[in-house]
Amino acid sequence: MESPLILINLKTYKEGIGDRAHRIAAAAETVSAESGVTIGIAPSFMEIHPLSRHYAIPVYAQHIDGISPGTGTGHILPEAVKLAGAHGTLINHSERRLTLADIEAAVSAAKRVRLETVVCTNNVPTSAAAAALSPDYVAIEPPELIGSGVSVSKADPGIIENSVAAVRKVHDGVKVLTGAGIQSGECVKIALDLGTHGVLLASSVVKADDPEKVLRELVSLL
Ligand SMILES: O=C(CO)COP(=O)(O)O
Repeated sequence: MESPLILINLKTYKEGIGDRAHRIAAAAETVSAESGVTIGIAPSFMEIHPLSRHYAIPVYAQHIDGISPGTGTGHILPEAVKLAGAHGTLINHSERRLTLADIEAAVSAAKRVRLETVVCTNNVPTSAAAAALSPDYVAIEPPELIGSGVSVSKADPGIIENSVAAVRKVHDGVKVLTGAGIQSGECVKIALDLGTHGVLLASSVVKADDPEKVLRELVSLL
């Protein structure tokens, strides 16, 4: 069976840049090798290349723009993200929302350069809509629980279950992640038992004094 995915989003936390980004990536590499669980990292754009060069874990952009090479000053070019060593990209995170047209363009551009696509959604209908674009993953994250310390797995398991069902109905090949407040092995296990392929998380690892310890706990029941 395919390994679950734990994807750590470093957001723009000050604890997720520079040396800390390296420390978290090194911890992810160690725990992934020990456990056999795939652990990816979505750092700031500036850290995609340094992390992809140094660590044997998949690196994701936090966003790309659905543009082609040319006159796109200030935009994030998918080709450049790929060349920097990214394996995939988040699209439409709740903190970087796009229009439906922008999401479609970003998914198409990512496919053009062979970046894995993780389209984030905020509820069940948007999860179904995202699945229609055939990304690799739909990641359901209730915005009110993001960064709250309250786990979606415990506070709102229904949204996970219903998103999995909605995505399957639209496109059986699209995998589902969930996130918001994920902080323990139990949260991860509940998410997987509800039919997801893994979790998207941030604060519990990024802000931890010892990210490696938290990662070990997150994979402990898999
Ligand atoms: O937005 C998230 C990951 O993309 C979730 O953040 P938290 O894990 O901090 O709730």
